[in-house]
Amino acid sequence: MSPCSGIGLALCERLLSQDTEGLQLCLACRNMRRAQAARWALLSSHPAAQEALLQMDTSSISSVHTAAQEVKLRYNRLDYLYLNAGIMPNPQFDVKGFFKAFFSRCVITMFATGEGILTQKDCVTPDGLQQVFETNLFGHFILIREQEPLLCHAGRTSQLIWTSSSNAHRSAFKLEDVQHQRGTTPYSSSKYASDLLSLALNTHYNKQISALSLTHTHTALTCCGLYSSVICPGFVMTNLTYSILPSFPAFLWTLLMPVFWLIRMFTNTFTLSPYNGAEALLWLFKQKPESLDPQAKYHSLTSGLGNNYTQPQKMDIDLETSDALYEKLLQIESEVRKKLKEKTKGLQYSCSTGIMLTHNSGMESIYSCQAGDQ
Ligand SMILES: NC(=O)C1=CN([C@@H]2O[C@H](COP(=O)(O)OP(=O)(O)OC[C@H]3O[C@@H](n4cnc5c(N)ncnc54)[C@H](OP(=O)(O)O)[C@@H]3O)[C@@H](O)[C@H]2O)C=CC1
Ligand SMILES: CC(C)=CCC[C@@H](C)[C@H]1CC[C@H]2C3=C(CC[C@]12C)[C@@]1(C)CCC(=O)C[C@@H]1CC3
Repeated sequence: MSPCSGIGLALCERLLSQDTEGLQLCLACRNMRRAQAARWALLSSHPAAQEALLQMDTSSISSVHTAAQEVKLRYNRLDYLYLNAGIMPNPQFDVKGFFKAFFSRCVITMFATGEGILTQKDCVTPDGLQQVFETNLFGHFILIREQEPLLCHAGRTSQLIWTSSSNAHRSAFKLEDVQHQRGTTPYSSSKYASDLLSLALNTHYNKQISALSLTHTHTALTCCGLYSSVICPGFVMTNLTYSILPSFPAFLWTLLMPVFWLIRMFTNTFTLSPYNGAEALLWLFKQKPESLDPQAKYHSLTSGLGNNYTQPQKMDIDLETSDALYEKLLQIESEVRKKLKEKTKGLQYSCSTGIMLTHNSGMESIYSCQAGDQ
């Protein structure tokens, strides 16, 4: 289990293996030591690859802000922004629930979505936000907002691609509690929120939906060729999934592989390897964004014989809720920015008294842009 070995790293490897002339990758990671290791691993198999590193922690607004400023200095346009960072902290696995579902008609759904057998314990970040919400959704939202000038260009398109999940459920999400302060399934809530937000971003940033929903008054102001899509990688063996059964040593997961291959005969969502899980991410890279369905989730799937393919499935989302969430995120953004400004004022004072601050320090969001952009 090497660090930075998840779906994000597999996507980089697969992108570099394509004949994509002039591709420039920028890997935004929270831990620069792990980022450097990932960079070396990619360079060893693709020595001519153009890869840059960037420090960014999506659970810290100031880190996202600093990273966004750096990107603006380095590039003048971004063609693809992969929003991949995600956490499931302190997962609790309901063994009783697992066996109950195992001997019921819901067994396939349980293996495909993890529905009903997983809860998490969330905490609050120094920004005063719920950690899962900020890491999996809000940090990315701030990044998109700050990168608008690089993403919105007349006459050409850019793509936002969210790594969502089959674990995203409407029942876990409440508009009155978008951060999921009161529930026990913040991961599911954050992933459902990313599905909603993707739809809202399409409403606000391109003509695809705004043409359908004429009620959006300010759409025309921000309209540009920015398209957002959502993928589900399936069930993949990564650091995130290993942490679900912490008492389970890694070799036991390996011993379970024949069982998982057997389960794959019944549910093609058991993609299992990060390479397979990255299938839909790579597929989207090759599509014309205008041809994509903003209400669909694109699933990486692997057949019983091990063949990979991508399939769209309609999401359980609606325009009204997605727009309401977008407005709430804008509101939280303005509150957080206000707090941050006040903090910065305090910081200037602290610095003059000699206090030094350090940043807390993976592969998560990948920006990719074509040659000749710098
Ligand atoms: N594995 C699965 O079965 C599924 C995964 N997903 C989603 O796929 C995405 C990738 O996960 P996966 O590859 O499985 O798991 P990993 O844990 O391997 O990858 C998650 C990546 O996100 C990074 N990350 C976590 N928190 C932050 C942060 N605050 N700031 C910046 N980066 C951060 C991690 O960095 P670091 O290396 O430093 O820990 C890591 O590189 C996630 O969004 C996950 O929710 C969705 C469905 C199923
Ligand atoms: C035989 C045996 C021990 C099976 C393991 C069962 C569970 C640990 C997995 C079955 C379906 C998995 C799953 C996820 C986590 C692990 C399982 C519950 C996710 C919830 C991981 C994160 C996601 O985003 C979606 C995954 C869906 C399937």
